Amino acid sequence: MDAYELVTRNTAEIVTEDELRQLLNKPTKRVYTGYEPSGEIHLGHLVTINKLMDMKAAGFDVVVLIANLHAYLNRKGTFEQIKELAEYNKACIEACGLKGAEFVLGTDVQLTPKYQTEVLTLCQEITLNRATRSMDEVGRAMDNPMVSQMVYPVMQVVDIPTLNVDAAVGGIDQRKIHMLAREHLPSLGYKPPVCIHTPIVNGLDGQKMSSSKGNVVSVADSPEEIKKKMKKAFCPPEVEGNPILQVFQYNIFPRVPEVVIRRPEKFGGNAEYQSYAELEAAYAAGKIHPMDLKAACGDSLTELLADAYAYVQSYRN
Ligand SMILES: Nc1ncnc2c1ncn2[C@@H]1O[C@H](COP(=O)(O)OP(=O)(O)OP(=O)(O)O)[C@@H](O)[C@H]1O
Ligand SMILES: N[C@@H](Cc1ccc(O)cc1)C(=O)O
Repeated sequence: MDAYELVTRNTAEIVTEDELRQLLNKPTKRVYTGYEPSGEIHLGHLVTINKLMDMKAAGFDVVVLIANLHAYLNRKGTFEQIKELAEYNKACIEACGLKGAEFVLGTDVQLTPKYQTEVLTLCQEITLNRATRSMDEVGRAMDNPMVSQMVYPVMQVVDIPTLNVDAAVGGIDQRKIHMLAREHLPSLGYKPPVCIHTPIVNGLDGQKMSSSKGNVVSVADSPEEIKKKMKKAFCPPEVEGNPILQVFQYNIFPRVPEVVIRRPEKFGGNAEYQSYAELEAAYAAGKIHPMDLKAACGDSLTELLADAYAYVQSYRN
């Protein structure tokens, strides 16, 4: 697979494809994703982590921002609670397989006079209306937003030149903040970033996977818990809106060369699939039973998350 294919596979949107092609021709290039320190790293986050791994393989230097100040501004906890989670999440992200990335803690770079002056300059350019709308899918309790949640997207914009990155990866829920960045960074004398947006995946109940909804598979789940969750998971006979197939597409296949569906001989014996497209076609044609698909999904996830799970266990003991 060439670099362009690696970067663009399994994405929802690239802004813009031309700019990405130009960037790929540069000898050095940097990309980042920011994560608010939160309870557990889950399969939703893993979609973006997988994309960062793709980008590393495509020749990018990868930066991960542990956005502790953003989590605070977004009312996710006290400074103390967030501080503890920041270290833990960093180690979990690394243990998910993202090796050789540079990790930056938000407060280490966001409290300088230069950064703060740039934030204030943009505050004077961006309307409250735009700032609020950019937080639609990112902000917590946005029915009654705080001023801190208006500063949040402006800071996310200034993070881009501060980290000196050429590209930003995020779920498609980050789109409106990224569009603000593209529009306003030139007025501070910076180039707009190339934005790579990944799809939002559903939890095992078919709704957006989110810690707050309790519908996640996370790095803290034991193999037994994963098995249990798989048994209960929503897995309709069709492809559309099927969370198990999404896990295969965005979490498993980007990382493994083959998936085996294990079945006794009387139910057709084992079947091997080398690509998501083949697996999806077989499932759509009724050649794989939902129970067998779910069991294979659980086995693959257990293997994929083994290192991260081991880290979580060592952290807790
Ligand atoms: N369900 C999901 N599917 C795909 N990407 C996701 C999902 N949830 C979060 N992400 C992505 O992970 C990155 C970090 O997001 P963030 O730290 O805000 O997670 P979150 O939405 O707070 O998750 P949670 O509330 O479950 O902890 C963002 O780029 C976001 O788009
Ligand atoms: N907005 C991201 C977190 C983030 C914060 C700062 C950034 O520069 C980038 C990303 C989220 O929803 O979690």
